[in-house]
Amino acid sequence: MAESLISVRGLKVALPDMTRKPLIGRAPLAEILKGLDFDLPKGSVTGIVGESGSGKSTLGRALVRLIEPSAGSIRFDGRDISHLSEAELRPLRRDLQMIFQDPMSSLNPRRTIFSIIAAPLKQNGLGDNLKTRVAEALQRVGLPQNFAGRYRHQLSGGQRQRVGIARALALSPRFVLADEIVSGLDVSTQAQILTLLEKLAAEMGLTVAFISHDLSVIRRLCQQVIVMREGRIVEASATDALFDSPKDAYTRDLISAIPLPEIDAAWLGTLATTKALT
Ligand SMILES: Nc1ncnc2c1ncn2[C@@H]1O[C@H](COP(=O)(O)OP(=O)(O)OP(=O)(O)O)[C@@H](O)[C@H]1O
Repeated sequence: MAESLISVRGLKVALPDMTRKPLIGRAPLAEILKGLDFDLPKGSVTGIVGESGSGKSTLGRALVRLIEPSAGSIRFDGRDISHLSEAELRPLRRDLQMIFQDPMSSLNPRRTIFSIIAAPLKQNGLGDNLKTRVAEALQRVGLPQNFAGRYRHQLSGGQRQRVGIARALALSPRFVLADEIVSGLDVSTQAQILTLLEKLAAEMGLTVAFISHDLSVIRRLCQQVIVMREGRIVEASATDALFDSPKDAYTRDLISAIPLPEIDAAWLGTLATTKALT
């Protein structure tokens, strides 16, 4: 087993429960994550799956330290990052990147693609040779160089998600959180984006946490899977083992709900024409 890049022990997250906020004073805390233990091996892609509201996004946000755990620890390459301040986190931000669900809302409509990809480079002290760096980032995700001058609305959904990936990977991070990154796309575009992510993860040695409610996607992309329900892990194992012999009844239900033929066909089609633009 490879060494862990991220090690999570007893992780709990409690957030203010806005549904129970009194007229005066603070909302009581709601415990969203209820004590999680797992490891993300270096260079692995781990799927995080579970029904809506099971805590997947909250877990993802804790992993990239957008929220602070209320208990337990998150170690990144051996260092406990659970309670680092914003200033202490700043040098680590480059290594902890996110690809968002909806590039339509995460890409600024008034900025060119060049400026969108260049922004995190500048913020992280990589402002020299910007033209070359942005050109490399576009090439990495299979977008033509003249896309640098375009705006969000001039791109298709798949192209926008390629920009989201280019922006996250421009910093050569060590960890990437991908939260439902293909859920708004048609099935063949999904397959193209996932094939691209799989290729880049392997080439760049990325450690990826891939959140999805769709087990068919997870099966193709991930080496291990974490199944969540109501803020807890119900099952975590290697992908093949999970699909061949799921231990938990909840996992069996998720697996039996997979619409396999459609995505299989799209996936095979993509493997034959990997370079096609979306
Ligand atoms: N700030 C908050 N205050 C109170 N409850 C919250 C807060 N944020 C999330 N929750 C609740 O925590 C639970 C987990 O939410 P989360 O978004 O992590 O789940 P998810 O598995 O990612 O769901 P989905 O698949 O729908 O995105 C949900 O019941 C949600 O309503």
